[in-house]
Amino acid sequence: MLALRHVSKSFGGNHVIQDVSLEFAKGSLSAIIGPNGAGKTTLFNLICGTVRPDHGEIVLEGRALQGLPPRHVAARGLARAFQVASLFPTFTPWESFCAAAAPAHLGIAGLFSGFPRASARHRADEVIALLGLGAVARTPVAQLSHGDQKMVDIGIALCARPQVLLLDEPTAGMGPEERWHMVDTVRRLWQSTGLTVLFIEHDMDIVFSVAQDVTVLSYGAILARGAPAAVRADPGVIQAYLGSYAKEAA
Ligand SMILES: Nc1ncnc2c1ncn2[C@@H]1O[C@H](COP(=O)(O)OP(=O)(O)OP(=O)(O)O)[C@@H](O)[C@H]1O
Repeated sequence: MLALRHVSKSFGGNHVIQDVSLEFAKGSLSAIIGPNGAGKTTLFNLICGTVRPDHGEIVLEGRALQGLPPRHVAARGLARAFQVASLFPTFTPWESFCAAAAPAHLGIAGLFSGFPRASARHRADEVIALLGLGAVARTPVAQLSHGDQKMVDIGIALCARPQVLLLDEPTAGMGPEERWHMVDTVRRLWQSTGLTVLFIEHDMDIVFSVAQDVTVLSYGAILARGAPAAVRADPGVIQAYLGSYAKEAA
């Protein structure tokens, strides 16, 4: 289980996360939603260790994460894909995954000595299969579609065999077809691996058709948390965020 307990973070006088407590069961698929600036990405930054909380605890499987540098948080089993993928454009997906799966303890020297190692090649093949990237596995990343590039970013996150995967707007900037392909891939990945998946998403059709539970952040605090149907019917959520979406869906 991943738990946040009374976590707060301010940037100057901007109280971006305010006394947030949340639990995500092992193997769950959860959406984080809320208006722009609500603190969703900051919440991910806090979990991953790129931002340190001012107060509170972040615990994965009983062990505290807060205060650890990001690479130690990653070593505990947390991985993240970004809103904007940052990839090596000349690497193919397979080469990207081989680099990401190279044994971390060998450092940069390990990356270049006998690269890629058999274990990294094996993991790269597994990740290609998990994400259905076989057809583009040997194509340089720069030549891939936006959707496939986002998929490669997720693949890089998967290479370390995480327990928890954080996806920051996995469908951002995609057309409808790419969007639902991404959703189906994430759902299949979740079902086949037992990963705990948290995703930030602005497309409410996706949120309410995929997530097992939904957390609504507003001004850095939890406005609602629960099953999709209950959250969608919550008057406070409708007023603060869903607005016309809830009326259209009713
Ligand atoms: N490193 C930082 N320094 C100062 N302010 C920051 C920093 N990171 C985030 N903020 C501020 O925190 C607030 C929340 O930002 P955050 O990116 O977490 O929101 P969000 O809910 O992810 O928004 P969006 O949906 O637009 O991506 C914003 O007011 C933002 O300007």
